[in-house]
Amino acid sequence: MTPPDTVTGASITLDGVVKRYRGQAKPAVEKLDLEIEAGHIVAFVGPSGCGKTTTLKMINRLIEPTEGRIFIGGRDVTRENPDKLRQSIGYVIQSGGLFPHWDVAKNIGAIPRVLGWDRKRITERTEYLLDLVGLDVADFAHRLPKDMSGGQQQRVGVARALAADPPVLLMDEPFGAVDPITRVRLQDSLIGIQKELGKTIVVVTHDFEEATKLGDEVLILSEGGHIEQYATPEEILANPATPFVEEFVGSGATLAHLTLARVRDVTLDSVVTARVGESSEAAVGRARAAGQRWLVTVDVHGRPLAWPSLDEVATKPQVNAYVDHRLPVVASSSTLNDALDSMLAASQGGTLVTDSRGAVIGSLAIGSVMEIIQGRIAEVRDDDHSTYTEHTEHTEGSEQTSDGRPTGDSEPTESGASS
Ligand SMILES: Nc1ncnc2c1ncn2[C@@H]1O[C@H](COP(=O)(O)OP(=O)(O)OP(=O)(O)O)[C@@H](O)[C@H]1O
Repeated sequence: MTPPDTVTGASITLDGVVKRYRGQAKPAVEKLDLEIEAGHIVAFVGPSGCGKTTTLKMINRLIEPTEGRIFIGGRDVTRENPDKLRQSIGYVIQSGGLFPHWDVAKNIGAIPRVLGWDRKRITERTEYLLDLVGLDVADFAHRLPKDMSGGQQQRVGVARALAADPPVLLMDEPFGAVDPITRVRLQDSLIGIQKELGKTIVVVTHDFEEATKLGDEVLILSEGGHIEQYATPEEILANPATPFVEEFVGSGATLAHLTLARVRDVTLDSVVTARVGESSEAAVGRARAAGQRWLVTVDVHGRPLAWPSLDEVATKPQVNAYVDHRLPVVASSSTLNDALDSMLAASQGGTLVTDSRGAVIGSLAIGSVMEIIQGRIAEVRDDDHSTYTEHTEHTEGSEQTSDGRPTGDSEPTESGASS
């Protein structure tokens, strides 16, 4: 992942952390040592019950460790007042966890109010954060959670967690309850926020693909909070540390390689944009001059609304504000898998690409994605030396060259099928 623009996060250290729940024979987490670098996103992944959530909640002491110490930015937080500590750590849960009777602005301002911020500062902060998470202030500030989609509620959940500018953000299955397309958008939005703010973010997920997409490092745990591997996604895929990791990553490994290929690694096709209200004739003229047959209508922030043909645009005197709700859009931080999903969901042969704030920066055609995917698959196959034609039955005493082929005169042994 590209490094954040600035780092405002703090390191997290777990030193011999143990959690024994009362009445349980085995500890949920036994002796965990972990170092998380400031400004990194780390994804915790592993089978159900391995201790992901327990570990996450010990960092903000929603669960008290039985033994061990936890440091944030070098401060031993196991000795701090837990309420104070939680005010300095953002926390996001699955469905946003918003207070249902409070509007968006009141939800976001919850911690700043406790901290005694004045009203003007809270309003400014709320507006900044709503914009950061991609929600229009005028439209959303006074809505109640029930009047928003799950994805919008989750965006507010992230804004609320960031309200007091905490150095650390903890997220427990944050995108588990939304549909796949919204999930991709929320993931991309989080990557964009991370790049802009440089917080230290810990995300618990069940989904290895999500972990490899989000994590600078991925922590793979097995039962008892045992670390199977803690490394970059590339390292885990190339060198699984244990049989457990190999099995966990499993048959998805080849596909997971594709999640490492990002839209930003591909040369985008250029698009011509037209603002709502602009003269259609001028916009169409501009697009024709650029050799385009379509153009992208955008709002004042440059966010795409629709992707009409020039003939369609020419039927109206002005570019109108029609919003195509099925418009295929991905961010440059999206994976090529995401881009394909977006095209397939919209039944289109291409998708628009935006920057981390949602402004359109180009388009990507299905052909370009397929080309790269085929290249990646070939690379993965090349790395995996065993092939059908090279296969020999290993029998005792059969000599092999270093590349695995039998030497000179020794014939491959017959398979047991002959009678
Ligand atoms: N309050 C509790 N009391 C007793 N045991 C608990 C409690 N909470 C969790 N456990 C146990 O601790 C272990 C770890 O649970 P934890 O919720 O941390 O796992 P997880 O990896 O987050 O699981 P999942 O992916 O299913 O959410 C499990 O065996 C669980 O049953």
